[in-house]
Amino acid sequence: MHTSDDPLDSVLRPPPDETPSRQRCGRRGRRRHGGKKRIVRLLLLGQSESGKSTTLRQFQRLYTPTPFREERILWRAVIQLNVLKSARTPAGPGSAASASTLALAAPNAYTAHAGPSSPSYHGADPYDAGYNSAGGYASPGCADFGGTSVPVFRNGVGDYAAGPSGALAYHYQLQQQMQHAQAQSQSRFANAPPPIPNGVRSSSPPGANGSGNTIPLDALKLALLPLRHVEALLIARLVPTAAGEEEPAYLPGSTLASTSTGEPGDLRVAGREVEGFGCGPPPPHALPSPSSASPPPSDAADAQIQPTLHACFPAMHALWADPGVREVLRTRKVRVEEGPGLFLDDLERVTGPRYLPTDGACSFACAFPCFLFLLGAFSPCSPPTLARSLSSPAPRSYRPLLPSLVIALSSLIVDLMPILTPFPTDDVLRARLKTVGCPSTRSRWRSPRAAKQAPSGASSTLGGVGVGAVRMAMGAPNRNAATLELTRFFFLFFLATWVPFFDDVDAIIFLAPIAGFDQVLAEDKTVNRLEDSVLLWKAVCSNKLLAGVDLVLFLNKCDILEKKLEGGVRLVRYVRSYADRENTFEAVSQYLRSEFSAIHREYSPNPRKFYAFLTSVTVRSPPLPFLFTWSAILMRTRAQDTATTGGIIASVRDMVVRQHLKQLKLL
Ligand SMILES: Nc1nc2c(ncn2[C@@H]2O[C@H](COP(=O)(O)OP(=O)(O)OP(=O)(O)O)[C@@H](O)[C@H]2O)c(=O)[nH]1
Repeated sequence: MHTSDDPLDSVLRPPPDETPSRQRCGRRGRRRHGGKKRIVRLLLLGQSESGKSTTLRQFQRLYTPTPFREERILWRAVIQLNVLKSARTPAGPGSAASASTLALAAPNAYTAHAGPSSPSYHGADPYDAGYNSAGGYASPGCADFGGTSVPVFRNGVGDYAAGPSGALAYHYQLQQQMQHAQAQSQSRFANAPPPIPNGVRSSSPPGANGSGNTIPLDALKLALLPLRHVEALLIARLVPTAAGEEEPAYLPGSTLASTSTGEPGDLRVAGREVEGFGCGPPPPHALPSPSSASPPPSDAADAQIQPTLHACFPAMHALWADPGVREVLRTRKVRVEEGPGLFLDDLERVTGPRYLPTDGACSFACAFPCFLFLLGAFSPCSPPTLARSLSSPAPRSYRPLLPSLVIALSSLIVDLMPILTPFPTDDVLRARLKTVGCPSTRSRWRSPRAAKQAPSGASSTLGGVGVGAVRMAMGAPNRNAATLELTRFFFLFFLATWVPFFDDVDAIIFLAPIAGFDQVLAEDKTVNRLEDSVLLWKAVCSNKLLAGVDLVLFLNKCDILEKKLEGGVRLVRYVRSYADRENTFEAVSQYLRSEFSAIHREYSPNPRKFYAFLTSVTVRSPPLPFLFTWSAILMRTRAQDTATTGGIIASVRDMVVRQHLKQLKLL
């Protein structure tokens, strides 16, 4: 009998009814196929909201584009709930001061915990650090690479807890109110503000909202009421019943996303075999179930959700665009735009009646300059012709030059396009779907290039690249540790729960969201996000079971980091060892990269392959014709290698496959 209370030991212990031979067979079956290892596995690790799922979706977008595209529609509900969650972002700690953009607009009957009883939402912030929906902002001077500092974070917890519980009960009442509310809301947009019932003066500067210096908060409150009902419907469909869950974590019907797997097989979870993972709906015991309130059939729910969101768009937009609301958010240091799943800037599109999440395919705005580019490249009046014509001694006629001038002009337009037109965004990559529970995704991708490299004798699956990504919920609700020590214990415990997957893994992609240097974990407000990543990274590097696994480090969310630094947030306030270095993106990212690399060198038991990239996994690479334009090059140089997510992922994949083929002496 085992008496050790070492969490690693207890987790690694086989189930009581497993004989050694059965265990060996099971593992061999998983690892080998026809005498060869059949799949190359990557494991994605990182703290909650580090970007694991998004990286996985990038893999899916790149290597299984068809199913990825087909499943776009399933993400609509997730994005709708993301919109509502952003709209309810708490705007300040403390019950008296707490407010949110939506809670602001909800009447007191529905805001027992959420909003101020007074519609006047100006108030002095008693804290010098605000917090956001993702988990909050840390007090300065708390994250240190030395690991000796004991962070003391000011508690940024608000009492924002307005659940949807009452919303369904009010459903019919709300529907009745909606028409009236919409009428009031519309009147605001017709530049004819109704008299404000409670006489509240707007916080907006005079004339800022285009309707004088008043903002009809009560009208907005009423107009936004139906969103409560929509939220309840979405939560019933997407949010697991587990206590404390608020975020969408369930994508019904997906074969790619977090709730299903692409490969039959078995997974060992904390010493138990979870069998039957395969295509189609996942087994009930392996998935979080949506809320117990039996959800209406999706068609019926859809018929209510999108039209209601569409109807509420003017009010939501008014609130989000209101300078007064922005001012409150700014003074309370709430940076909603840095939170996960933000679609408030795309409200009009996302709440459109026929909204379908984008997958980043070329839109017309992109296709037109691409067309011009190709025309320019293949036209007989191309720049060389232009040059020849200009250098010719023959008397010049400007007529033959005209087409060349047109081409030159269009080249210029193409060149400026990366700056003028934002590349089509990928809603699915930006959506926030929380990972809940244990490993939830295994997918397989095949690389034609790697298949070509495999010698003829090798099986086709050997040549193909398989990426088995196992995402773990390192975060809530399991990390409600009261102290840092306890958090560290949980941290080790969770690392231990990963260990059973490690023996099968060829490389680990570790994601460290470096933009979180001034934030705290959502699940434990005493832990700085950057410090948590550093701790986790140290544990991964030093783990003896992982000594032979290559490590790929993604220093992620560089786009947010860059904006944050440009906005004046200073790293040195949170990482004292940064001292008096420059507070620029280049300096900060290089510093963090070198610190993480140093940890790897110091803590790795054996030398092994290690690669570090600065990434923004939600950022798409520019479409091909733009790749070599000056402005695109300029943008890429500024953002270092962050704009080339696709390229990074492709090289990680190739690197791992090559390594794998080398090990098998096939290369
Ligand atoms: N701006 C920006 N957002 C990102 C980036 N990477 C991830 N995100 C967003 O951050 C949110 C969280 O990302 P996920 O991929 O769900 O994180 P995760 O590590 O899987 O989180 P858990 O499910 O909690 O384990 C999503 O809304 C992403 O769109 C990035 O590089 N830049």
